Amino acid sequence: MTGEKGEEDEAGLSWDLEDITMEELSEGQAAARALEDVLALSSQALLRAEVEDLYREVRQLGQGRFGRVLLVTHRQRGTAMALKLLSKASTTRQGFLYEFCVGLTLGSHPGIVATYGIGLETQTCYGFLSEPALHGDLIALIQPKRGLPEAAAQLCAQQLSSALEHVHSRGLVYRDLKPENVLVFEPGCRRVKLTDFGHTRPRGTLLRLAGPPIPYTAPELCSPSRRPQGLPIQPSLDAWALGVLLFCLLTGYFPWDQPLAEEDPFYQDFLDWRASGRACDRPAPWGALSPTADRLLGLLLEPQPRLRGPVGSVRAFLGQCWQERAQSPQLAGKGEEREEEEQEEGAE
Ligand SMILES: Nc1ncnc2c1ncn2[C@@H]1O[C@H](COP(=O)(O)OP(=O)(O)OP(=O)(O)O)[C@@H](O)[C@H]1O
Repeated sequence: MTGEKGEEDEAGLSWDLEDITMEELSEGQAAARALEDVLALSSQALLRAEVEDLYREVRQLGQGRFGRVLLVTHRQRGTAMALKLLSKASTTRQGFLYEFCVGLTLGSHPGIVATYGIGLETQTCYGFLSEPALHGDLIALIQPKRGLPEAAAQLCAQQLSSALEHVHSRGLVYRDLKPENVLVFEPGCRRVKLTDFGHTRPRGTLLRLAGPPIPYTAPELCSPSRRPQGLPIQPSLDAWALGVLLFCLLTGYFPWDQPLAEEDPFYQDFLDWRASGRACDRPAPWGALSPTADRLLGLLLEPQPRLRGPVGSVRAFLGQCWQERAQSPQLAGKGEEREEEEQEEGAE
């Protein structure tokens, strides 16, 4: 958590057992205890120094609402690293340590950006180091109204579902899946990784929306009247966000602005289509998808969280055709690879 970062507030301490089982709750509590240990150790080992004393800044890699990420090299060893700096003006020490430590505990998975064990405190910022992605993030690759070539979309789906399964296996919920948080390490999305663990929380943490929902927000978070105390968060929140992300990758559109039937006609159309099951009710933006993709997204975008398919549902659909009139995944991948190689040569 980074300071005022919250779209959601953490709320009280009572759970509605309809929403979570005791077993699920204890999984989240074990994750919280494990994080507390790493946090206490990392807090004692924070390095107090100014960035330029230790690292040479090469260029800025990105900027979020809370963090600035720089490509730096180690002054003695020359190693290239990404340094995320969070201003003390908007980030508490605890919030910074939390994000840093979640990254440390999850970073052993190939689909998750590796965080190095060095936390830094300067006069004005907190910072930590991670492996740098030199091909940017996924948002730059999604073409409006077209999305990504199918092979690249399937590679993303495979790697991201595996990364999210890893997060869930540690008793955590990621809660911030969006293209800006998916970093590209190889052309054609052959290697992509999840980053930014500022919103990750133990399963069962009670949360409620503090701002308006975004397309990736699951519908159960949008009905605060049923649970004024907040919703105990579950991995199914990430499954919903994965469904929305895959829709964006395959079509270049958001399926809706927010999953609120009364306020969003696109979401209402989707619900009507689910209820009738008739092809003639299929909303227009879904026309770019194959029946296989319909089935996969039908599992991930199930409005009832208890009936929703897990992120690993993706696996059974890989290698089949997901885009209507698409080239075979292999051919599409080759095409994109060539395009990116040409661009790289051109840049030199
Ligand atoms: N390891 C990295 N290598 C390359 N670029 C990175 C790396 N980490 C982050 N970035 C870039 O910096 C941007 C901002 O980083 P990040 O999402 O961590 O910041 P944030 O302030 O926490 O974001 P948000 O606004 O989502 O809260 C990313 O979208 C990405 O483009």
